[in-house]
Amino acid sequence: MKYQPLGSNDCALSTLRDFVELHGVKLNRGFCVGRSGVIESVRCIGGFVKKRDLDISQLQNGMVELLRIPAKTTFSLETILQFLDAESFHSQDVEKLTETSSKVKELFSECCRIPVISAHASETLLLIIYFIIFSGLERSGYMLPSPISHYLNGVLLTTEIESPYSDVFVWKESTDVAPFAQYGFASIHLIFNALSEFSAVNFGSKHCERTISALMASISSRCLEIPHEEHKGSDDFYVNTTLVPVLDYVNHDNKHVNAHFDIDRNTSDVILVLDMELYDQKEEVFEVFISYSPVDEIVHFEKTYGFSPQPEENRTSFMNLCFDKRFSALQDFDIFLFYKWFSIKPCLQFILRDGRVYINDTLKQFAELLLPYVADPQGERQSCFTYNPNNYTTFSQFTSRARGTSEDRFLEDCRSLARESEIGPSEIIGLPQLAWTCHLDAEGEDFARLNKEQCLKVLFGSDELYSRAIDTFQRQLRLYMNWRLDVLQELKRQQPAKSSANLAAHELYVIQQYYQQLDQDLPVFWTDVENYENLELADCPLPPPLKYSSYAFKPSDERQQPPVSEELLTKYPEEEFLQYASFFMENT
Ligand SMILES: C[S@@+](CC[C@H](N)C(=O)[O-])C[C@H]1O[C@@H](n2cnc3c(N)ncnc32)[C@H](O)[C@@H]1O
Repeated sequence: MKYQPLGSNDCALSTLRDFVELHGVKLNRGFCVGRSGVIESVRCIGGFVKKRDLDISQLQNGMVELLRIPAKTTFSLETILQFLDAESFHSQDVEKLTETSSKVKELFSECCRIPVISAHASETLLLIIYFIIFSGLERSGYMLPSPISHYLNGVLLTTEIESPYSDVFVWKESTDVAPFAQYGFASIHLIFNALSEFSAVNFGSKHCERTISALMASISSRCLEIPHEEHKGSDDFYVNTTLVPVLDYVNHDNKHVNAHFDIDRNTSDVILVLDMELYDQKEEVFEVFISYSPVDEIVHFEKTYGFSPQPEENRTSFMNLCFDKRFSALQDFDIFLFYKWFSIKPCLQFILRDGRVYINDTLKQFAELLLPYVADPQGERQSCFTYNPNNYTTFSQFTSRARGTSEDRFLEDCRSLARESEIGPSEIIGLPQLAWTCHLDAEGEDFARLNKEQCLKVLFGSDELYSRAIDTFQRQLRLYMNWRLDVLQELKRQQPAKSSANLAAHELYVIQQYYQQLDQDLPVFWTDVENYENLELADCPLPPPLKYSSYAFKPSDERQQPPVSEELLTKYPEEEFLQYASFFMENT
């Protein structure tokens, strides 16, 4: 990538100087920062190497050290606590910093008690909260430890990226939140609103929403997982989510990776090393690239970093296409309620390769997605599963059996537990699967409330049910995709925020390409690609279940649904009770 020097008054240069001169960061004399050409639409800084200046005197195993950042100059939950410890204030006004420190601690615990925040707590979110508090307090006249102030003002508040976090403050419910809730946008919006309200109360309206959004965006995009030894000399490592000044100017490119970061086990410094075998030998000045993630999954990249790697020939990328739960015409029951009870992520993984898209049918989660499409062996309904809206009665019966007391005692508690779990915002229910009966034979004599693993084993033990379920699934998928195409086309006209438009464009591409392949009779499943076993396919995980999916299951009126006796729900009450007995002893 072409190197362009930064303007002499660019704050990145003075910030870099501060970190070298004041905070112990060491640079190889061949390393510099400049404007990167990886993206044109925003000011994008990158790390570069000038070959003629590179100091290779310490070359080790083909690696040259480019950067060394002392652990005390990085920002993780661990080091921030050290910054807040009065004994670490050597060169600054101890009294003022002690005052800051106690205010930070007070506000931090107050913010963590906000229910939306505690429900979504992660290391990254906690770092965001710290820096929002630092920024609010500095504006209100408090003094900050100088590395924190330099990093906040010189890096975090000047970063330009185009992720959902950077435009959350202009989001509209109908164009940005609802159409992308399944990708976690509803959670981002809730968190943003909670943090904005917290800031307004504590720092006044001047601490505006743009600052909250900017800090959410830059911190989410700059966090690295830094390894640490479990104990001195150990081969076991744990990782801390950490902001590492200067190293975080380095951009991502899996194809042109020429460097990686690590920890110096003797000093705990974070180091960036250049692999001398991997850099472009011809260029006098070249960009340093690391890998933010070994697999290029579009939604993860767009959400976290505001870009996604360009597809290239012979390179595979992925798109985890999550289903919009506003689509309800899938089956003769609520399919998302089914997935919720069975802890199945409503997400279809596409593989993108050489201009084509394929459903990744090698994943176990793909088979899980097919379960509700297994046909009823009696041929009476579409699915072999039936739902019991009064499932709480089973919960109270099992509880009373487990605890040896009367069933009535638990009926109300079990009713609200089951009901709240069903209508709650989380994408999984987390209770024993006792709401759905799986019908197993054509005579109607074998039926049971199996969990996900049992269903996979029993239903997909032979290929027949599996391939029939795929056919039904594909038909329903077409309905979904037609509906979603309309949503996405309509969205274009309504001008959503930039990051929403970007994600919509990716999804449109995948759906349209899928249709084109169907029309041209080309394979749409990965296992139908010729020679697919010999093509390398990285493991790309599906996203975790959402804590807030904004999906609203509407329970039917109970009075119209008289409780069904247990004999009609399962042939195996004893086995099912024993399977979950310990749960009912402790949880209901
Ligand atoms: C850790 S920062 C890297 C430094 C950043 N470019 C800056 O200006 O400070 C990560 C951000 O850099 C940008 N970036 C990194 N690699 C990129 C790439 N290959 N293409 C486009 N943007 C990239 C994205 O905005 C991303 O969120």
